[in-house]
Amino acid sequence: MFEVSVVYLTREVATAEGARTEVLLGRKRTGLGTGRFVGPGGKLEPGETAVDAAVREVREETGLEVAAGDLVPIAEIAYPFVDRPQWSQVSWAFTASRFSGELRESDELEPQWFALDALPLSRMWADAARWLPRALAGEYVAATLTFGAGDAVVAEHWGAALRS
Ligand SMILES: COc1nc(N)nc2c1ncn2[C@H]1C[C@H](O)[C@@H](COP(=O)(O)OP(=O)(O)OP(=O)(O)O)O1
Repeated sequence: MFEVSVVYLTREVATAEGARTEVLLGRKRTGLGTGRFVGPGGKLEPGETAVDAAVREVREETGLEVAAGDLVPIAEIAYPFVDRPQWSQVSWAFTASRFSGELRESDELEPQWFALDALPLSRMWADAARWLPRALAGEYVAATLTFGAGDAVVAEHWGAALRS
């Protein structure tokens, strides 16, 4: 299994109805999951920690800078793909509300802010609906979510992420 880090940046926005929290996602332009909305992220490079990769991927994919110390772990999830083992991965998810820089598009991602209570879950990976809202609400999530032949999650195990 390869390892990935994925980051869900948040911001507070004033609206006529009051303050609301928004989450930065982006439509993926290349690679695994093209066309889906994902948090900025990607594979750990040799020698990198999950935090190192999170900082680097946010910079590369969005132009934003997040400090390692501002990243808050929110989930560790193993994704075995039963029919496509080369896609199997362990994902380290983080959130951060402090970051700097100018948001920009990249070759990999078209970034877009979404209200926390209106995440585009049907246009994300199928696992997102099972854990992301809870994790962004403050619950640390550890799980193994197994993908079957299609895009569906066919088994779930809650607890420490199981690696194969
Ligand atoms: C709910 O969100 C996600 N669920 C699942 N199952 N997988 C996700 C989610 N968000 C991101 N991912 C996966 C999809 C990919 O396997 C990685 C990101 O990989 P990417 O190909 O972008 O990796 P990079 O290192 O940036 O790219 P290259 O090495 O191909 O240049 O995360």
